[in-house]
Amino acid sequence: MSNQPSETVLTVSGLGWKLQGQPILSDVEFSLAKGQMLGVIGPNGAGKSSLLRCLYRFIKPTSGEIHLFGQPISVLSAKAFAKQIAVVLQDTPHHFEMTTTQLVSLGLTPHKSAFEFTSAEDRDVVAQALVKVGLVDKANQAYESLSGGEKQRALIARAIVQRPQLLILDEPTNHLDIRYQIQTLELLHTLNITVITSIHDLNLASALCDELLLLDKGRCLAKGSPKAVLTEQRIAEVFDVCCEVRPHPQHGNPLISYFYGYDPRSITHQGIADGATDA
Ligand SMILES: Nc1ncnc2c1ncn2[C@@H]1O[C@H](COP(=O)(O)OP(=O)(O)OP(=O)(O)O)[C@@H](O)[C@H]1O
Repeated sequence: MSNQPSETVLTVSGLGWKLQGQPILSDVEFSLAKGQMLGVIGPNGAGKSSLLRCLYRFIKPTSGEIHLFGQPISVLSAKAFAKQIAVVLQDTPHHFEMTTTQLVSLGLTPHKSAFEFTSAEDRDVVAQALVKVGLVDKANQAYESLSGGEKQRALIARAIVQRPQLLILDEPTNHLDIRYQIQTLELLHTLNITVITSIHDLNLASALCDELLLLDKGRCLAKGSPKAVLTEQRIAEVFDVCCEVRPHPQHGNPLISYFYGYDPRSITHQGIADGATDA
């Protein structure tokens, strides 16, 4: 194994975004190493989507810097940006007329000049992406007729075809059943590209992300391994729930069990305080 430090893909420093004078993001700082998968977690309204929107240039931060391979993203042309960053969102425009293959082929666009024909190699890249996401049998089906999970995988295939240096996903597992949630995150892992994704399910994030960034009220409260970030006390404070954290029997990362009917403010760092009974 190499001891070389990993190349830094993304650096975010002092990032802030205000809306009508109200801070939505404040002083967010982190960096992302090549090949890492970073999960952005936090309660509703914490600023996860806003952070990602800054990264894919949908919104302009009020302060701070975002660098991709040492270059400010603000200086990249739209085409250079699309060659390096792919985005998978839930609310995608409707693609009524397209087959799955045509939708996935859109990922080729940043690498093509105007009026350039699709080559045999391009078709091969698209076919391989469909294999990776398990959609070969849906290749000629209308994209709009795919199930929610299949659509999500088609959008990921489009991003694979785009060959990005960084893949940004906003809640890719929302609306997916548990099988597709696990499959989608496992697939992202096997792609061997740098990924930043917002995610609500803390147990999935714990199992499948290399690092987690915890946002609350627009501020970064913690960043590090799932074990470092997902402590009982922090989950209680940020999400206002009562829980127990143990190592997962398979992978050893935190496995969170939630308790019902307890006030999280009644827990101590030893566990649930008054009212708790031993099994
Ligand atoms: N365009 C906007 N106009 C008004 N308020 C906005 C806008 N964009 C974001 N906000 C506010 O900023 C805060 C953060 O929103 P954001 O969508 O980033 O949170 P989130 O962590 O992704 O939430 P969720 O988990 O509910 O998806 C919220 O209070 C939201 O209402």
